[in-house]
This record gives sequence, structure tokens and C-alpha cells, in this order.
Amino acid sequence: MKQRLRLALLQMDIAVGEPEANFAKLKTMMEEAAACEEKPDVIVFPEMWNTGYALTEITGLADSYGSRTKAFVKSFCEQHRIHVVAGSIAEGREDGVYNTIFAFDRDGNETGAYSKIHLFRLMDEEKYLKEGDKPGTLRLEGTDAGMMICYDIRFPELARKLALGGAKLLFVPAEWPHPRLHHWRTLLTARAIENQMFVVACNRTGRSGDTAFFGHSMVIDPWGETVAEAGEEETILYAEIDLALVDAVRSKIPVFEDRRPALY
Ligand SMILES: NC(=O)CCC(=O)C(=O)O
Repeated sequence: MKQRLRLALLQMDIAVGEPEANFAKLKTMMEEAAACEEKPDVIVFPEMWNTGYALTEITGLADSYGSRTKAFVKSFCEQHRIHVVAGSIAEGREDGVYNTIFAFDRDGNETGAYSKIHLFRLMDEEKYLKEGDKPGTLRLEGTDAGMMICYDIRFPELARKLALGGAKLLFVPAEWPHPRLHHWRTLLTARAIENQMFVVACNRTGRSGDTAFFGHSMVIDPWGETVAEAGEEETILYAEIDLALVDAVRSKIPVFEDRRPALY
């Protein structure tokens, strides 16, 4: 089991309704991360990076069953031997469009998929997208990890379920805008502290109409300390984590042993 992991979070600006431009931008950023002297073990993308919130045209723009994304990421993983938590994308299926993360290992094998369970009404998601119906997990270098998407972090029960299932880190692709930076930082930190897990959150940056996305992608450790945090600009946020810290924090304050679920 590999305990130390180097992470690269691709905090990109997304061209709304322009998958070609987004695939090209992302490829450039992936190549840059892969060429980094401290080569990352895992690369993480933001939410809905292929289309942005082009919801009124989403049916035509969505990637059918993620086939383009899967082929694109698989060949990158095979070439560079890096794990990829591929954002989320607008994924087209027969019954509608889902907001879905696909995860891949160093060989390009798909290791997990998760479709957003909680659709965000403030951005009209529920009008255009279908909701997922199960939590998302993946195995990464012998460790269990969980996946949640953006608004999902307002639902502590989901993170707790993933932690109880064994997750030691949680990936959170997002498109989280101003003016809720305080909510973003506080909720991510709370999920890390209460579940004594790493939280790896990759947000987009840039504007979409009147909405300004603030970036501030974050990596938070199981003690609630911020390991790395980006600013507002388009960037790659690098961080290194040591998964041994999860067990150390869980044995120092044994929250999971002290739970009284029969009472609440
Ligand atoms: N894309 C999203 O789910 C946005 C969630 C958000 O902004 C929030 O405040 O919650």
C-alpha cells in the first residue's frame, strides 16, 4: 500500500458549451502536471469540465456514456502511469444527462464512477440533470476513497457513510461560486475533521455569465489543517499527503469507536 501520494488539482477555467476547447485546455494542463519534476500520483479535475453549466443545450453536448472522456483519460493514464479522478462530466445516457465522475488507475482501468446525488436547485440542475442513486467509491493504491460532487458536501451523512465504509480520502470536484467562499472552506474542513479523512477538492475558476467561480481548490488533512489552497487564478495546485495521518488522528481521538448511533 502506498501511503504518500502526490496530488495535482487542475483548477481550470471552463468554456461553457464548448467541449472541444475544454478537452484541449485540460490536455495541456494534464501534460504540464505529468511533466512536473515531482510527478503526481493522482490528477483531479473540476466538476462538469467538459461543458460547464450549459444546461439548456446539455442533451446535445453531453458525452455519451462518458465514452470520449474514458478514451481520452485512459490513453493519458497508460502513457504517464498516473491515476486520474476525471472531474465530473455531463454524461449522456438513454434516460437523460448525469453529472458523473469517472476514476481511473495508472493502467487506465476504470476504478469507480459516481453520479451526483444532490442536484443544486440554485443553478437549475434539477431541471436538466438526472440524479445519481448510489454513493461513489474507488480503490487507490490499496486505499479506499470516496467521491462527492460540489453541493454534496452540504450533506454530512454522505461523507460519514463513505468514511464508515473505509474511505480515508474524499475527492470533491466542484463548480462553487462567489459569494460562498466561507461555506466552501468551512464545509470542506468540517467534513475532514468530523470524518478524520483527507479532503481533496478541485474547484473551477473563471466567469460564466453573472456567476464568478473562485477557485480556491483545497487539500485538507484529517486534523482539519489546510495542506494546500489555490487562489482565484487558473492554476495547478500540487500537494503531497501521507495517508498514515488518518490512522494517527483516528487513534488519538477515536470518534468512530465513540459513536452512539442507536441514540441518533
Ligand atoms: N455546482 C454546485 O453544486 C454548486 C454548489 C454551491 O455553490 C453551494 O453553495 O452549495
